[in-house]
Amino acid sequence: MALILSLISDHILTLLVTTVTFVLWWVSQRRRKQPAPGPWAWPLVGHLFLLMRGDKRELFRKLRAQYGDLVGLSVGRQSILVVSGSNMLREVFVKLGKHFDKRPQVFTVQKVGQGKAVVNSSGDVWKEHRAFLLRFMSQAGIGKTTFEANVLEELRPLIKLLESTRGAEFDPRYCIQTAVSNIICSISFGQRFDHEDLEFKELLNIFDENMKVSGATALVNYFPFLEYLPGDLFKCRLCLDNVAKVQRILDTWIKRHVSTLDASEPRDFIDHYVLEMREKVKANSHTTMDDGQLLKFVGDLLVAGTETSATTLRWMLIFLVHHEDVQQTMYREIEKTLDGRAQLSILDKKKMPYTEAVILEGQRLGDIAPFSLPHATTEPVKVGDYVVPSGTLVIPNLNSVHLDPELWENPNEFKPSRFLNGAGEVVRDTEILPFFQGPRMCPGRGLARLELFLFLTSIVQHFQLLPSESEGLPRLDGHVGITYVPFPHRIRFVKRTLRGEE
Ligand code: HEM
Repeated sequence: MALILSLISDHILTLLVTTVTFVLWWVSQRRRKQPAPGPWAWPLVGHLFLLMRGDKRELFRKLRAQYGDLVGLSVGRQSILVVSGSNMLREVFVKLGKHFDKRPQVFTVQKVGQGKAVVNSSGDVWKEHRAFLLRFMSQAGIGKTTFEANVLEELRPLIKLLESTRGAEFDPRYCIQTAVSNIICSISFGQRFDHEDLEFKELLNIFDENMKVSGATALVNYFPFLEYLPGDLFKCRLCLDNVAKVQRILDTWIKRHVSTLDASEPRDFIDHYVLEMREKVKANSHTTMDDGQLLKFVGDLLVAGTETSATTLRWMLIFLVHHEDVQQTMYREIEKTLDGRAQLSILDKKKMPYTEAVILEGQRLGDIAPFSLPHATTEPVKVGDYVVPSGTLVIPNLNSVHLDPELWENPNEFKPSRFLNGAGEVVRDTEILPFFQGPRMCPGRGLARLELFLFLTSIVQHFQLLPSESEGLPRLDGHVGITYVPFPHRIRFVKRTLRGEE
């Protein structure tokens, strides 16, 4: 007996550590509900180290090759499902779409996005706000020919500004962002801002900063306690302070705008929202619309409608700088279609298959939302042989479609001709998913297509895009956050001699 007691006391520490580790491991295994096959997970932290390592596009590519189109992961108590490949993405987000149309209850959605309006909401709030947005956009003709004049109004100052660079190397990031966000501002509250407006510049810088720190704050989605650690290591305070700053600016603008509202003549998005909300409240009908939702809604439109279109355009310009031959072919098609006119219209697009192929290829290779936005389940859902548990965070791996070597020969090459058949007609345009698909498909895609066509064709019509003399060709890789963004770069916009000026 004495011998046994002495043995136990000698190894008490080892025993204690082993027992605690085992209990923690067992508890974490019990809590972790892995929704599909995946790699081995560490106790407690699960696949945290795997997800923190390097480029997730590469990681998901490897995991797909090993485990298939559904890969199950976990971090802490959060189960994660990565969905890859065209067929599986369609199965999950279109056929089973209504089971996968929620947003997860995590820091970036609930605290940064406040779970409000349309981008970060779920259930009744999302349904009512998404329906309102679609109705408003359709009634206002946004994305259609009638809206073209609003886009052209932003194009003119942009072209002027590019002309003023006189072919010197120039980073077009800020002026493109200003032009596309001005379109959203005119939709939201009928106002546009000068490219030098300081308050507007501040707003765009804040959006940029929050996009940049999104990688760090994403960890808090899995370990909520990290938000409360001292030192703001995970940039949660910075992110939330930025949201508060944006809301203070927008709140002033919205209040000023509503004070001039004339119910008989609604001017824009805000006016329509306020009138519908007042009507519903007056009629005592159930509604989730209120001032707080409106504030977030306007912010949602600004972020969702600026960063995406601007980043896509920036990638397209980079690809064109790398491919002088593509620029030339596109320019010839533009000149032929213009046939002496000064400005193209969206109606010309169907006569311009090469330009359309350039845009499609730019969207495919630019792949600006490689993982779309996170989705979630709120009940167990059967997908093929697996049951995806309730509360799973679901990642649509759009990169698996856009850069799939099985679908696209040499997928990393910029080759617009892959979207054209032997007769020069556009093909395979439905095989890319830049705007996602299913119930959460981007509601701004009509506007985005209008912007991409008019901005890109106007820039190529007026300028030859050349690399910077000091830095050479812009880099073809970028930074992966919520969106995939080019590294800072400079381009020379050398004015073409237009007909009549020769
Ligand atoms: C090239 C430009 C654009 C691209 C590539 C793009 C792409 C996307 C993607 C991938 C989603 C996420 C779908 C999901 O998984 O939930 C999305 C959502 C959204 N987009 Fe766009 N978008 C673009 C332009 C715009 C514009 C101009 C607007 C402005 C009206 C807009 C408004 C929205 C909104 C409000 C959502 C949230 C929809 C919801 O949650 O129901 N987008 N977009």
